[in-house]
Amino acid sequence: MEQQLPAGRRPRLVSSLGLGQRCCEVTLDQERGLLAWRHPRRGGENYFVPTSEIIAVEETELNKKQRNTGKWQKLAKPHAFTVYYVKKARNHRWWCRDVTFWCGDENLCNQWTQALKELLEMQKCRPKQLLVYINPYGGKRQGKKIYEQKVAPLFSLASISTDVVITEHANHAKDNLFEVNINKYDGVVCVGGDGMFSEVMHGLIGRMQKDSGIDQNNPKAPLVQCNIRIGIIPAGSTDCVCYSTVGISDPVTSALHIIVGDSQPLDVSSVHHNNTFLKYSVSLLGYGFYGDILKDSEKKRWMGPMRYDYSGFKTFLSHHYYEGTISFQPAKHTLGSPRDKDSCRTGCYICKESEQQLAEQQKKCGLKHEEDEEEWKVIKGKFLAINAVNMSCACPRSPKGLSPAAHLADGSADLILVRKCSRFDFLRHLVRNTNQDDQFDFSFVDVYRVKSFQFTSKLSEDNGSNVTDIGKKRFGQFCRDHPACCCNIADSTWNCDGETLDSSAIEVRVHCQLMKLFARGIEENCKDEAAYSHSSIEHLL
Ligand SMILES: Nc1ncnc2c1ncn2[C@@H]1O[C@H](COP(=O)(O)OP(=O)(O)OP(=O)(O)O)[C@@H](O)[C@H]1O
Repeated sequence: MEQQLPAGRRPRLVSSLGLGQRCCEVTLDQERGLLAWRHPRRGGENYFVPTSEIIAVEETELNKKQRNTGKWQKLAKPHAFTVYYVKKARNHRWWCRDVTFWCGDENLCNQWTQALKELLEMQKCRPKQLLVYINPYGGKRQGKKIYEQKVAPLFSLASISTDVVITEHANHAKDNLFEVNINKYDGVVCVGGDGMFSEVMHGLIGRMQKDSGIDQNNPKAPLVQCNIRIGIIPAGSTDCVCYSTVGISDPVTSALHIIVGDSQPLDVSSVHHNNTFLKYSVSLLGYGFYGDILKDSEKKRWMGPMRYDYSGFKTFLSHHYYEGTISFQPAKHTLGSPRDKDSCRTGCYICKESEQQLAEQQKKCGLKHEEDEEEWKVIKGKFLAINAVNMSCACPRSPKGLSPAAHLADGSADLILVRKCSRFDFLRHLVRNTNQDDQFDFSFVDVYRVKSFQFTSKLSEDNGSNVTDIGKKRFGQFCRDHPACCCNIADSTWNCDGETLDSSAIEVRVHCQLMKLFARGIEENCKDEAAYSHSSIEHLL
């Protein structure tokens, strides 16, 4: 039955359809984009699926066995259709579920499939053509198998065409992205870990800048946004970017976020040394502790993912600290702070507002043709770790991450300075990265929300290789005022999203929402969704 609505509004389909061996009332509210039914068994449980989370609709041939049981026997030729949809489970996991409805009337069955397919066609954000890069050697070397067994069947169900490239060497995907006809694709998918994602991101951002004539070596260049989304199918040793933007490292969940066409903007930091572009970063830029772990673990790749535990323990025991100077511009445009109790969630208000504030600030600066000469703060000291994060950096071992209140798209990074302290105190801080306690609540830990920063180690200062002229002047002044003390003068290495940087003196700038992922950020608890779905279905049925 089709309910008539005022002109211009889409109708509501309400029918009594077969489900299993019984009948149930099924409602499709085309105006609100909701499909609902009450299961005839399972205690009359209500089901509610937003049409934006329907994966596919197919006419279904009922097999002989199905037709010979129950009510089927009374129908000469039952007509059926199957709806594949996203089922949300605990801990942000998504499954692909299906339900088959049947009826004796062919026209009614066609009317339903037609209406559902039309609604799917209207989802313009969904990708139709994807370019997929698979790192066959990432993590436990399961990338190809994961893609073929878990992801490709879902893409095919959702009628997504793919061009698949299995990488043959490091930087294969990055180099390839500079050559392909990128406009042909609605998105790029990487199957691998954080290293593979970083490679694809560099290829895509680099390609966009090249096509727009932007010089990446200029640290002040306004970079061009990437509108082609990246999807991450986690298959690496570390899948932090996936975990922090989806809430779980699960290939099926990620594939479903790609299929429904989710979009999550992401801040990207550019890292330069002496007017030379080094790298982009979206998760962790870590000097000291995390840099040393990476450097040591690189020598032990043969150990597989275990190498991070081994090198982590070894680095903790070595307890090295490094002397240097860090200068930064606080992110005044952001509404949040790193000590906030609330974290970044789907449709985050703070990210939206901060982006607007930043755009207005930049417009004003542009009109006055002024350089961004906002206040710089300078801190000189001995540090066990300097961490700058653009996202929480949550992972299964550290579910809250290094900075639980960091935002994905507010144009800022959280700069965490862990000063020299006892081994025991450092351990207390590290343990708090894995539990519910506040990891910043220590006298030796400082945290700032920044939009840019520069760092020079004491060693490179002494060697006269500072970052920029501004840095030279500022740090020079500071050093003359405070004579150097006799501490450990060795240099550490920067860990930039899991890759080492060649220089310890760096200049970092956050680019607000430079790229987009096929993700929607971390959703609120499923408890809230259940309440919403219950009230909505009561309204519908
Ligand atoms: N075919 C290949 N052969 C060797 N290296 C590759 C290949 N394809 C990609 N790579 C490189 O392997 C690196 C690690 O890949 P990936 O992140 O997928 O795995 P991982 O096990 O999580 O590694 P890591 O822990 O170092 O991030 C990436 O930097 C990527 O450039």
